[in-house]
This record gives sequence, structure tokens and C-alpha cells, in this order.
Amino acid sequence: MTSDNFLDLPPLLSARGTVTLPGSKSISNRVLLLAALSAGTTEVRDVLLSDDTERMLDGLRKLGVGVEQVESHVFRVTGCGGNFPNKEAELFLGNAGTAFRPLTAALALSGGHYTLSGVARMHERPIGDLVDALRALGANIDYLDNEGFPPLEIFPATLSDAARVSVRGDVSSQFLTALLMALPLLDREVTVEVAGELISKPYIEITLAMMKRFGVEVARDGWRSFTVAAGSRYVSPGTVYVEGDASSASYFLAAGAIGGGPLRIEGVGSESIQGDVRFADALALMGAQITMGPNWMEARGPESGKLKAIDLDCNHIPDAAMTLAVAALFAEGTTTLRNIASWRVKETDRIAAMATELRKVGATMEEGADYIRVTPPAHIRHAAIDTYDDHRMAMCFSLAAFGTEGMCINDPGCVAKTFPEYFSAFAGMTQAVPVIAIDGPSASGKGTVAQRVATALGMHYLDSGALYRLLGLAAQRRGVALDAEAQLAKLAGQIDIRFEGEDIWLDGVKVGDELRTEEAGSAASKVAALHQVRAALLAKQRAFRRAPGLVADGRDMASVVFPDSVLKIFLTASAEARAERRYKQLKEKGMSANIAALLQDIRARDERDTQRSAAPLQQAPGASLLDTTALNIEQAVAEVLARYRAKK
Ligand SMILES: Nc1ncnc2c1ncn2[C@@H]1O[C@H](COP(=O)(O)OP(=O)(O)OP(=O)(O)O)[C@@H](O)[C@H]1O
Ligand SMILES: Nc1ccn([C@@H]2O[C@H](COP(=O)(O)O)[C@@H](O)[C@H]2O)c(=O)n1
Repeated sequence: MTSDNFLDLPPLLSARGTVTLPGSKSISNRVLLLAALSAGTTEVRDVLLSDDTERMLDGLRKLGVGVEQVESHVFRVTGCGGNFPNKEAELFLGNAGTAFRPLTAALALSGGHYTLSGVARMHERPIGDLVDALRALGANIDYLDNEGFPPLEIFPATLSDAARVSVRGDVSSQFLTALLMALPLLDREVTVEVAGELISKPYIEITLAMMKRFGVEVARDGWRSFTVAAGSRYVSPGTVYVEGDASSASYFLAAGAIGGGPLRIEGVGSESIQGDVRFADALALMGAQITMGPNWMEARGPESGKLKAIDLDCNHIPDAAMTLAVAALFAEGTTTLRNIASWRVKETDRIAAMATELRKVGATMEEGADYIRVTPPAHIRHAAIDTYDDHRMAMCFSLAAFGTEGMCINDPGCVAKTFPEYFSAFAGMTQAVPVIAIDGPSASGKGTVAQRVATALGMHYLDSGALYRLLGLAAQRRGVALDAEAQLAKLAGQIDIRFEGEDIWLDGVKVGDELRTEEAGSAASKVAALHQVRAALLAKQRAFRRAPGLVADGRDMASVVFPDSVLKIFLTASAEARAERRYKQLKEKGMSANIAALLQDIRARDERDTQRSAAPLQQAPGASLLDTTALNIEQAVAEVLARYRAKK
């Protein structure tokens, strides 16, 4: 169920299957830049296609680098040997930190005049520590707006002969990455000293590994200093394969752990150079069963059946740690994630965003400057999750749909930053609570059949017509006209409806046979024709979708309320057969009835239900017809069950 700006995920029951990951963002953008800085042509394969890599590719093209897309995920980059052909360019780099920081450093040392800008959030993300280090080397960089933040204007450097520069490591490891990648552009030995505790060390490992692949070996003293020797030059290795994205793997591993699995991820594994593969260790600490090979990982639910809380220093997995915060909703106890101060300067302030959104679903949250603490609620509430233009917020919160009510994700399109096809991949790996939708005209027997099918399968049952009947009844009791759309829609939001077995309660009072009269049916069909009323009752109907499954009967179950139903039946019978059934039904209840009048009522109701503009009664696309005119109840039930089994 999607619209342009939100995605309503149904409640999820399980997760299993095999997913092939898109290429790593961190590796894609590093390799593309190194290929551009090299001598020679590089074929880069399995490149991630996303907003962030598009920003890098676009930037390189504007700098005059030859970038040719040879296949969908394959680019041929003709390196410029450290000398960008275009000495004047304006680059817009969106919110791509992996493009902005390294390009700043490379351009600052490459003798041209450039401006670099991004989206508003990029202009709030600090870059002063990197600029200071570059200035120490002689770079000529101006802030165009706020001191210490993009946008930047870069002029040709007047290089100093500094042999040592210092850069802070405790704000973003991308500053060190950017400096190291640019240093081979200088023709001398330079040592970079790291000031403060270096965060996100695994990302530096990726940088060093990629530089080595392009022929530049960095000497190091632990995590304190790094030296690039004089005469270092990037040389194309010919072809480079980009690994699958380990941060993206975290959502699927967590889905396997929460939803039972087995869920296998291909494209990244024990031989990965990405630090985020260690997310799998954190998930194992929570009790998940993890297995892996060189290029794959697999997650299953815990043997005990329940994940458990952890207290973890997440410095080594800053991005994937966000996934742990949402997985904590499904763990016993309080989870604490520490050493995550870098979350505050990412796409959004991720500590604040995570705390706000987890509170919406009912979690008890505690947040500090560099930690977050999650205590799960007894019951995960359905909520509209804001995503703050942060792809990881959207992807993490998809996991919350494993709660009993599903989850609504606002602005799901923000995943395009790193994983444009995320939600379809996620849907392919997860199984929603199944719905069998049985629609049809009045007295066709859908209620009787749906109830029996639900009992046979141990599923829940929704009589959606009862909601419209109850609203009609409530309106009549309160003197609201049956065509007063706005008032009726408001009333629909106010009335308290409760189903207990055969009994139905309206505003705390049990409703009797009055609900089943043709008058109540007729009132229902009048209020049901109003768009605002239908919209007001939508969420109430969807809330019936609970594990292990739902059988729902009505007029628009398959077309509007549960369009992803696993089985859609359009159950009908001739108007005469239906009038006769209704006649018998009313007589059995000791109510008065006249078969000719019933036939007339049924025809009038059919006319209104099929001709209205709001969710008209129809055989929905994908629904199969079941005409029960010549079938008894048992035969009709058996037929629905047979069709369901055939679907499984
Ligand atoms: N296949 C069938 N053969 C004979 N009688 C049936 C059949 N299916 C249902 N009935 C009987 O028809 C009557 C009407 O059925 P039911 O109330 O289930 O219909 P419905 O489609 O849900 O109606 P409404 O939409 O008005 O609620 C019931 O008494 C039921 O027992
Ligand atoms: N999904 C639905 C269900 C019912 N209606 C309207 O309510 C009337 C009463 O329904 P019953 O199934 O209890 O007979 C019906 O005639 C419809 O007009 C609906 O619109 N959508």
C-alpha cells in the first residue's frame, strides 16, 4: 500500500529467502574517485546506482574525467593522473558525504577554481577540521556561508612544505579518508596525525585497502598516524569489483533474526573489507543464529525463540548500529548502544530522530550525547514514522512492521540515497500476515463462508459490513442524517466498536438483531457510498490484520482495504437465490419477512453498491469468481479452502 509520500507496510509474519545486495556505497565512491585520480583506464563493476554515487559520477564528469557507463552497474573511468582536465567547475554534491569530503581534498590540491555545494543538511554537516588540515598543506579554501561548513570555494593552492598535518578523528572518519586519498597528488612525503580518538576505524581500513589496490601503500603507526611516501602515484588496477553493501545487509540480517529466517545475503561475507559485516556479531550477541562464508551471510531467529537485549560499544559499526536500535524492539530487556556520537552529524541528528520515532511506536527511550537506550513496549504500536530525508531511518523502521500492526514509513523514497530498490527487495524477503478477501453482493453468503474458512484455518475474521451497519445505527441514534458526509466521517472516528466472538458492541453496549435487518443494511449502504466515511473506516478495518491471518468479507476487501490479499474471491449468487436465503435467515431468527420485498431490497442495494463512485462493489483484478447459486454452504467453504491451498 503506497502513495507518493508514505508506504504502509502490512504486519509481517516471517522473513526468508536470498537477497543479492547492491554494491557498497563507501567502496563505489572511493573507487570511482581513485580511478579518476589514476593513470590509465579502470573498469569498475557492480557499482551501486544511487543518489550518492550519482553525485560522485556527476562531479567527476564536470571535472572533465571520462566516465562511460558500459553496462547497468559497470563504468569505465579514464583517469587523469591527478590532473583534472577542467580547472573551473561548480559541483553540487547533494547530501553525499562520501563525495563531498574526498572531492574537497582532491580539488584543494589540484590547482583549479571550484565551488562545492550540497543540500541544506549538507551545509549543516561540519567540514572545518578537514579544511584546517588542507590549509596547513597550503590549500586556499573559503567558506561561502558559515565558518566550518559547506558550501566551499576552492582556489589554486600555494603549497606549503609541511611534512606533518593533524586532523581530528573524533567527528568524522571521512576527514582522514579524504586527506589520505588526496595526498598522492603532492609530490612529497606527508604524515597525517590523528587528533582525538579515531571513530569508525573500519572505514579507514576500506580507504587503505582501496588505495593499495590502486598502487599506493600507506605506512601507519596504529591509528595515530599515517604516512604517504614521496613519489606515490595512483595506477589503475584494470578492473575492480565493488563488494555488496554491508550496511544494507544489516536490514536483511535483522529481518532474518526477527522473522525466523533463514535469510541469506549474497555479495558480502567473512572476507569483506567493510567493518559493518561485524553487525552480524552484534546480532549474534542478541541471540540470532548467524552463519557465513567468504561472500555470504545467513541469519535465523534465536534458538530460544526470543532475541535478548545487549549493551554494546558501536564505534566499529556506526551505520549498522541504527539497525540494532530498531531490532531492540523485539528483544527482551533494555538495549544500550554506546559510542555513537557520530550519529549526531549524519544525514540528520540520528540519535534524536531515532529516539523520537521509537517513542512513537511505544518504546521507552533514553538518549545522551553519545548513546541511546531502548526499552521495548509490550505492544509495538502502528505509527507514521518520519524519516528526516535519511535513508537509514526508512530502512531501519521497515523492521518495525514485524510488530502486530505493521508500520507506516513517511517519504520512503529517501532510500534512493543508497538503495533505491530497498522496499521491493524487503517485500520479496518478507511474508505479510495473510489475508483472504471475500467480496460479493448482499446475502450471497460471504459472511457465513468467510467465518467458516477462518475457523478452519485458525485465522481471525472481519465482517466489514458490520462496521458500516454500526455507523448507520449510531448515526440514526444520534440524529445524524445519512448523507451528512463530514459529520458521519467524524462519527466514524469516534464510535467504539468491539467484536467478541458472535457478539458486537457499539459504544460499550451490546447490539442485537437490529443490526441484521434490511433497514440497517440499507442505512449502511447509504453511509458506505460516502468517500470520507470510507476513508475514516479504512484504518479500523486494516487493524484486524493480525497473525496468523485474516479472512475479511465485504465489498472492497480485495480492491481497496487489502489489495495484497493472498486470495481474492468474488462470491455471488443469483438475486433470487439470495432473497430466498435472506428470507430463511430472517424467519429462523423469528423476524418477519416478505420474499418479494427482500428481492426488491437486494436489487436496490446491488444497484447502489455497484454504481457508487466510492469503492464500488466489483470483481477486483486478480479475484476469482465463486457462484454459489447451486452450491450449499459446505461446498462453498470447501471450494474457498481448496483455492487457498492451491495458492500456498
Ligand atoms: N451456499 C449457500 N447455500 C445456501 N445458503 C447459504 C449459502 N451461503 C450462505 N447461505 C445462507 O444465506 C444467508 C445469508 O448469508 P450471509 O449472511 O453469510 O450473507 P452475506 O453475503 O454475508 O450477507 P450480507 O452482505 O448482507 O451480510 C445465511 O442464512 C446463510 O446461512
Ligand atoms: N466492505 C464493505 C462492506 C459493506 N459495505 C456496505 O455496507 C452494507 C452492509 O453490508 P453487509 O455486508 O453487512 O450487508 C453493504 O450493502 C454495502 O453498501 C461496503 O460498502 N463495503
